Amino acid sequence: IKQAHPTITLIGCDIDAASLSYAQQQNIIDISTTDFSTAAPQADVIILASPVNIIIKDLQLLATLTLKPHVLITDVGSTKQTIVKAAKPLQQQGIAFIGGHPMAGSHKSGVTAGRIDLFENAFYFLVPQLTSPQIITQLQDLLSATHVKWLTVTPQQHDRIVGQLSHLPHIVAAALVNETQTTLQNSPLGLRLAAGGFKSLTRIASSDPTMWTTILLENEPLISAQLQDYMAALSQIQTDLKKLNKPAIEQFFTNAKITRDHLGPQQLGSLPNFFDLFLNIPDQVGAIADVTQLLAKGHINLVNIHILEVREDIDGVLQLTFDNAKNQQQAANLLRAANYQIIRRN
Ligand SMILES: NC(=O)C1=CN([C@@H]2O[C@H](COP(=O)(O)OP(=O)(O)OC[C@H]3O[C@@H](n4cnc5c(N)ncnc54)[C@H](O)[C@@H]3O)[C@@H](O)[C@H]2O)C=CC1
Ligand SMILES: O=C(O)C(=O)Cc1ccc(O)cc1
Repeated sequence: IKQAHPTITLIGCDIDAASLSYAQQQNIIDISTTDFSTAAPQADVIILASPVNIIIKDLQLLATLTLKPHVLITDVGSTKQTIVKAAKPLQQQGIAFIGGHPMAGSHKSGVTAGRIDLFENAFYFLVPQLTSPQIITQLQDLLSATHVKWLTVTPQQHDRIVGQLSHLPHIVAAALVNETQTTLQNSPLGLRLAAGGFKSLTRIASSDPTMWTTILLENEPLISAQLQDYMAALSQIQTDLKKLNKPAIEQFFTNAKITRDHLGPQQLGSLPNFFDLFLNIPDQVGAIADVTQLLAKGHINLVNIHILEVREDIDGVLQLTFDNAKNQQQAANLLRAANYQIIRRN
């Protein structure tokens, strides 16, 4: 917002003081407050970006306050039917509300996980029930620097599509991690042996549990139905496997491959939002310091560093995370030139 509209004053409201002070230090917001009821009446635009159950509570609270008559209220919640319903009393008072949902983000949460290019190329659903075209344009102009692709849908369409493409996958990922943990709990290395497939399939199992609990509860009927269909699909492959039905099993994988192969980067929405390098490091004192010094000398900003494996007498694996692809590439060049072995990049 600040990039496209530098003169706008942004009031950040949160219950978490640390998030507010970080946002203010980073110049993301101009004023911080924990008092929503006092801040809201001063606003020309209100963007609700808390967990979905809190968005609903705040919409109910907003309906009891005296707001600016031309205020525009919007939200970024991951579900839409119950949120749009909660906004009805405000709309009946003549207040403009547009439901919104950017299909971007990651398994990370908190203000520190935000990035200026987080929304680039992502789809941004708008659910503009009972809203005039001018108000929709006002919101799109406010968020123009995000470079999203706008998509207008009904709340029902939204919850069905997002249920299948986002909510159900979060259940699948978490169930697979939990079930694998139980199955392998007595194996010496257990989950630490997981290869790329398991890791990429389960990345979203690291998402915020509170946020995902509230999302599931707000979209329960649709997700329950989709979960039922998914379990039927699992059951079918189990039946085919038990019968050693080779053609059916092969068809199962072939269908999935054809569909997945047709999803190129253009069709898959937003840009990747984390840029990792994994490299082997020798088990020697100072090896990690050597890597960080190399990057510092190259003026390459490192977002995170994680030691994945260090066992005596063998190489360890270091995960380096950068906030953009250019830094990742420059780091890879530097490290290779210094004879480090890059084993994988995300
Ligand atoms: N994480 C993601 O990738 C995406 C999340 N969303 C939706 O955006 C919303 C926010 O999600 P994130 O930014 O990921 O979560 P987050 O945890 O990073 O941010 C939520 C913020 O709300 C604050 N908060 C919690 N309860 C509050 C309350 N009662 N009053 C005021 N502030 C409160 C928290 O302190 C936190 O700073 C959720 O509704 C989520 O469903 C939408 C698209 C993507
Ligand atoms: O990390 C991922 O791949 C996500 O799926 C991020 C995400 C989380 C919640 C949403 O409502 C939309 C996108």
